[in-house]
Amino acid sequence: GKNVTLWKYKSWLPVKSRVSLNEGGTPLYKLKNLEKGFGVEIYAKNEGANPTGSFKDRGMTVGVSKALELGMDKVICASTGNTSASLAAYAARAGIKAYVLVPSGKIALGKLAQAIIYGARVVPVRGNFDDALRVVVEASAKLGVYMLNSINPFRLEGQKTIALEIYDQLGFVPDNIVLPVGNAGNISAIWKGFKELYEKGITEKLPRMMGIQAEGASPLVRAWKTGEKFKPIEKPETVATAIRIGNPANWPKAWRAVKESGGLFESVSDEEILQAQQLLASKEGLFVEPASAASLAGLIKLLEIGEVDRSESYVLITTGHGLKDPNVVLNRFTLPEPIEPTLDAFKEVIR
Ligand SMILES: Cc1ncc(COP(=O)(O)O)c(/C=C/C(=O)C(=O)O)c1O
Repeated sequence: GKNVTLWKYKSWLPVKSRVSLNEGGTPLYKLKNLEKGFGVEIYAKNEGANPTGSFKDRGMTVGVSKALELGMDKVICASTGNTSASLAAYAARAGIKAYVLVPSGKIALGKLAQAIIYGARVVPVRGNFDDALRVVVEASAKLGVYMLNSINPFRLEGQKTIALEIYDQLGFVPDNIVLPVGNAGNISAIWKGFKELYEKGITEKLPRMMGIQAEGASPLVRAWKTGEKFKPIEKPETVATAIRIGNPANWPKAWRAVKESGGLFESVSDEEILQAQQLLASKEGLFVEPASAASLAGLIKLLEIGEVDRSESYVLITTGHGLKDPNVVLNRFTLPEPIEPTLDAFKEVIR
């Protein structure tokens, strides 16, 4: 039948659909093979199945629709990659100009190719995401360009539909949502979605929000574990470049989501992320980019250290498609030498 898009929830959204690429309606998989291995109920909400390959499309369809409603003809964002790819696509569809500022040399090639070919003005910045975001905030204030980072509440309104879909697809509220945290918009948005379901009396339960960061870019985890005041990380570093963020703009909202939900923040190493990426692909046929695999890496760690209950249900938010960052895989695996095109040569190599 008609394919489900995010606009199925138009009554939950603060703007009319003005530009859409049929975002949302992404698959929710039960990870039966991994469940057998870990002895726990695990699902994956696969946001890599969105039009530009990440959950950002949910925020951009609403945000760019709002830009059009406001009569804006220029939009801007800073991005580690996926936000820029998504903004570029929706601006193209809307016929308006997109400016995207990205950390020079630290953006996955799939995302860079998208931002370029969708026709955005791609501006590499000598610095990291946090530096780029500072410029964007000033530019939008001084140059009248509409800013569409996740500080813009319309982005989070779109992204909260992830919660609405998970409830519709499962038929119940899962015990836990496990997701990667970078600028901390998505964890805040998904929590908002579940709270709205609860406040409308549609559900009687709220999930715990479990935010996972890469060890080298984990300011929220540090504050959570030390009990000290939140402090940005000066030089965030991780192979998961999507979440290579040291000063998450939405950290207060994310903090509240985790506190209110009785959830937690946890960090994982790059190696644990890359192993989880391989596990999701080789055990479940799900190829996700490194930042997205942090959700599974986080769950594995929490189960190992006995932080979480095996009798509960866990929904991983796999936020971006693996094709965004193929170099991560090609750098880790070596191919055999090419063979002569003969059966003998083939039999030799598989012996
Ligand atoms: C695949 C993927 N997984 C997780 C995150 C973290 O979500 P937030 O915690 O809401 O930031 C991002 C974020 C990307 C950007 O911030 C950007 O594109 O500028 C991502 O691309």
